[in-house]
Amino acid sequence: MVVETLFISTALKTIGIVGSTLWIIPLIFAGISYYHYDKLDPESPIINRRTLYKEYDFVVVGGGSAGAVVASRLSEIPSWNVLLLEAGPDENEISDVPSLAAYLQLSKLDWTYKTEPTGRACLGMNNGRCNWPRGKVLGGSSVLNYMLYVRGNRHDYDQWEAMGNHGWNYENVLHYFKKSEDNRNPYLARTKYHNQGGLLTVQESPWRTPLVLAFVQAGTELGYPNRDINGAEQAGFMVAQGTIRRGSRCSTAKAFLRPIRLRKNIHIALNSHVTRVLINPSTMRAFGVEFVRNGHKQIVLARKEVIMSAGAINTPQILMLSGIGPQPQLSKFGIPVLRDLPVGENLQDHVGMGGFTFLVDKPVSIVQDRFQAFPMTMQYVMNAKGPMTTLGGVEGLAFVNTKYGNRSWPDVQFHMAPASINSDAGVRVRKVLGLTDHLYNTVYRPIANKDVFTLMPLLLRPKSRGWIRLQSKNPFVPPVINANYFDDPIDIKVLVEGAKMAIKIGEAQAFKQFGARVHRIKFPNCRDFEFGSDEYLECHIRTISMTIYHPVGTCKMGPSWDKEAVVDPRLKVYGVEGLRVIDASIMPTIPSGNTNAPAIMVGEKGADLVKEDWLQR
Ligand SMILES: Cc1cc2nc3c(=O)[nH]c(=O)nc-3n(C[C@H](O)[C@H](O)[C@H](O)COP(=O)(O)OP(=O)(O)OC[C@H]3O[C@@H](n4cnc5c(N)ncnc54)[C@H](O)[C@@H]3O)c2cc1C
Repeated sequence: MVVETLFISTALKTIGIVGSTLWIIPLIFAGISYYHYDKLDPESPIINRRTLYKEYDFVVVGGGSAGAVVASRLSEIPSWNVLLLEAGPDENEISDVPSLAAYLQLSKLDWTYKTEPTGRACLGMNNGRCNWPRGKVLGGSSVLNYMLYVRGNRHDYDQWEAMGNHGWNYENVLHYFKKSEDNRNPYLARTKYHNQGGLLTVQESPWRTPLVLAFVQAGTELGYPNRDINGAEQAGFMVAQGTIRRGSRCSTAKAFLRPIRLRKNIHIALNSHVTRVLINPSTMRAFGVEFVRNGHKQIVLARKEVIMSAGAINTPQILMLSGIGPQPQLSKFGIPVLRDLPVGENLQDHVGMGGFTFLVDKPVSIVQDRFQAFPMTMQYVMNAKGPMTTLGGVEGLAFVNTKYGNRSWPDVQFHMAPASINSDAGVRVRKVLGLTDHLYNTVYRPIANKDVFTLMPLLLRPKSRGWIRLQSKNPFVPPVINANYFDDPIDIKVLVEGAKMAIKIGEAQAFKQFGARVHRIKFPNCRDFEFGSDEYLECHIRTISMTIYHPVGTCKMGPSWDKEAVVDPRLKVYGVEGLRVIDASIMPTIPSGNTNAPAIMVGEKGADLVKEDWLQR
């Protein structure tokens, strides 16, 4: 994403800096341990339990955006024992730095998935496959993400309810969005759509370029107000808010697990890869899970429930490995079918137009070479300010409607970043995107390190549906991911309209002060089309088809008559006792906006459903 561009620049510098000041770190740590600060500080790292009980009331699989919330909330009941099993390790100092977000991709904290080639999208990526990063770390994808705090449109949730999911309408879910939130921008915190005092800190980055103000101004030129896109109405332009706290990333691990790490009734086991849910075939009841930790296979039992929070790719994979899934898929691998359900189907993601670059004549963007690493790092470490606090590089957000959408339910979102694929001279962003050398060298190398900004239009409600399927019976082999972008032809049409709007924004009066103009070197595979024509824009979109990393929907929530449903509106897996899914995979349709806040909301509401079901017995 355009975004990565930004941090990339800051990142490279930063790493140099961190290196040269490493001597200070042991001193700080020595001081902290001397005062046993960890016992008092609610932000001290969690305790990684080596020895586990044989049985817990609840076993939560995956400590990501939703799973961390679920485990934290369930452990509020003192008489319940909760085990959280997470495949990855804990967060680290690098993952705390907002501007370094893209540096985590392709690292040990990333599951490093890739989509299948389809010939319709990701054409500019190596082998026609898009990278699909996912967090393999406590906090999950909330540790890899760009921290943008967006809830989606009220109609999304009213639609969930209308599909037969009682209790999931906007008013219901707003309660849970607010429950988590500690909004530290007073102009928003005071409104009825926000909250102060929740566990999850939300605020604007303390640093920004003048380009984002021009972006918001350009929106008003196009007839869109500057408004809280998480408030009463969504259509409008805004300086982005993010899940950061005092300039650093506020993952769900930091927000929901660290403050409760001393509770006696929650155990967290890191580096514990769950391979299977144990289900009794005669009672059809889930009674535990099998997992591998440090090379040893282990089993842990669940008295009340197993809760799957492994995310939209791994939750369906684990369910299928456990005998819950489409019969033909399971039989293909000789897995006994316990329950034939459409697990892994209904995959939806937000795809956008990546690398749409505007050149500017003033030194206002993020260019790697311009940042002085030492002062920048000091600004971050001492004051929690400066370029290192940028939300993965994204500064502005907007929701607009094309001719195919409407004002109350926009169909296109813009991410505005003051950098692009050229901003780190090809060192990192192109790698994270997996761009071919030919594409990079032709289009972006000629403007390496030049001042630019990017506008990324993305499709909010795709009609195309993809799927997750097993590639092997081996739980350590990644599943097959077919994002199936642009399978439905309307999807590309909407995005082409979004691209045309991006050109209008970039050419607005507000950007003229910077001499903004579209970067016009044609993509090599699109040369036959006139630059800026619908055909050209379509070709660009199919070439750099940018995932915004929002896969959802693969264990669809729906009423009993919904043939596509895997879980009921209380998130219980159909036909299996003691098994729930609480993560982004339950979303029946993708919300119109970034999916981290919605996944956290699902965690909050899911935990309440569990409490209701067990405490009212
Ligand atoms: C690079 C990137 C950028 C993003 N940017 C944004 C953004 O700016 N704003 C936004 O709103 N959203 C963003 N998102 C999306 C958002 O972060 C996700 O939608 C959200 O985190 C999904 O939450 P989840 O709980 O469903 O899954 P996850 O957070 O992915 O959690 C799943 C957890 O389960 C663990 N797990 C998986 N398999 C196993 C297993 N077998 N055993 C044990 N544990 C397992 C994983 O390691 C992980 O910790 C981004 C995502 C990525 C990857």
